[in-house]
Amino acid sequence: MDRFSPFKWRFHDYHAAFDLYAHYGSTVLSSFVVWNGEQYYWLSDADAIKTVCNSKTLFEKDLPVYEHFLNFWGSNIISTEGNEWKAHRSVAKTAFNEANNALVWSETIRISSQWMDNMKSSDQKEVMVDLLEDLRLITMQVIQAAGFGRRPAWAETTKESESGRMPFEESLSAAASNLIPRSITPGWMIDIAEKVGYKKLIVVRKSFDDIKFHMLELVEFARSWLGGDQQDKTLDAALLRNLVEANSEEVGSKRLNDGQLLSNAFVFLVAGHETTAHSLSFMLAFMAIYPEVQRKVREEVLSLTDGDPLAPLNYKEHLSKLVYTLAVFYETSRLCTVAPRLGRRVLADTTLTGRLFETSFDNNTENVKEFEIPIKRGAQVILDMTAVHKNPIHWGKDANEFRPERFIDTDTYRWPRDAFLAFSTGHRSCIGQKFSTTESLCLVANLVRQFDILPPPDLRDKSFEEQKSITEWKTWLTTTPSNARVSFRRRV
Ligand code: HEM
Repeated sequence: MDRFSPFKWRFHDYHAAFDLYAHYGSTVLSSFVVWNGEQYYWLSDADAIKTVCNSKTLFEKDLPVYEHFLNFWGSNIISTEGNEWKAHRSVAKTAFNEANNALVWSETIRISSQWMDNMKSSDQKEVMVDLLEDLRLITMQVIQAAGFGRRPAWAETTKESESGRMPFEESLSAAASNLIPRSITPGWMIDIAEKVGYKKLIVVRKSFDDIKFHMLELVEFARSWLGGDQQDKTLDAALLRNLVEANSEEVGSKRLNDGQLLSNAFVFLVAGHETTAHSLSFMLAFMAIYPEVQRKVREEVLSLTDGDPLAPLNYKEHLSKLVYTLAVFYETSRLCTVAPRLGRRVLADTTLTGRLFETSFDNNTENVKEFEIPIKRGAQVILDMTAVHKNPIHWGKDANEFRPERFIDTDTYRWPRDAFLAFSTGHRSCIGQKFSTTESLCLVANLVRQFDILPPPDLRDKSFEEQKSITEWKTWLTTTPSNARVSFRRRV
């Protein structure tokens, strides 16, 4: 068995990253499940992953898994394939345009400024922050505002709802973290939980009921806007407009039924905030423990406004100039890959090209040779993004190090685009990549010019290895920071 399972006793150990591929000297490994003979191919090779992601006829998503976890109200862009997926994607696609990116930018400035004003109102010069908690709230507000036209002020988010419903953010957050319990718990069990007052299960149903209620309110607002004269107010959040239009017989010839409309709204709300919150938490944690990197980001940002930390930052003029900041975002996403592995089912017998190699004592790869591996219909292919991001054939012998400069081209070096797979690649790649990149760079730029980011006080005099604990993660549906704590110290 040892020879067949790339993960041996560490099956599902995401932290193993590239280690097991290095151990067996191959970028493609295979394993099988003893009790049903199901065959798995594990890919840490950028070219093999590209082949899989660019083929619509040979590989597809393992749909039953997605349907099980995501189709509470109907099918959606994430849980479908083929023509049905195309229909969902074509509804959403035009919403992700330049005008929307500009809106993401302005909303991120608005929300992050409120967040910082709140921190500045404290008597303390330094504030301890649980990054994951705060960034979840911020990114949730940005997707609500730029995707769905809902713009509460920062202070309003924590208000108790008078109707007994959880507030929007709380119900969304609870529903997102209860996706697995919701899909594996039968309704009758929750009925019993309600009778005996077992809160943990009650909240599972309540969070989904309440987020549905809030989404229906948004949909009603968009419907009345579409049905009105639309003269005096603009529904500039194009995603909600597109979804509602596609659900309307007059405007969209009913391309989405009511369940599909809700289901898409839900997956966009979830996919549109969690992933970005995690990436940003990692990025700020890395900047806290690499002060030199933080200094360079701050210099880049301040150079945009002649050193004025409070001058307006704007999308058109400034985003493309944040070259080093973008490199830090990419380097963070490479080392802490939020979508760590993706699965694909093989639809017909085919072959993939992998590489055999040897690893020298200083992590150099030598004697690299391509080889063809036959892949059987019905097998599963695992796109191991965490491993490809640490593959020294693509990233060099310092692949495990945090070095943002690797994402900056020079006269003699072009960074390996195909091996950066944080947002996947091909037709199923992330529709929100630009949304999330704009949001992340904007937030970091606005923050770093007004605050220093430091390790929390209890770690400040500790070794670098101990400080690094703030970048640790665990894997749930996505790679989730488990200890992202920093301090912010006011600069202005
Ligand atoms: C750092 C932030 C993000 C990361 C790392 C990320 C990563 C990914 C990845 C790897 C996929 C491919 C999933 C698969 O093939 O199963 C994906 C798909 C998707 N992402 Fe993102 N994402 C991010 C932000 C966003 C945002 C902000 C939105 C929406 C506003 C979004 C919406 C989606 C949707 C709808 C899909 C499915 C696309 C399709 O299948 O056609 N993502 N994302």
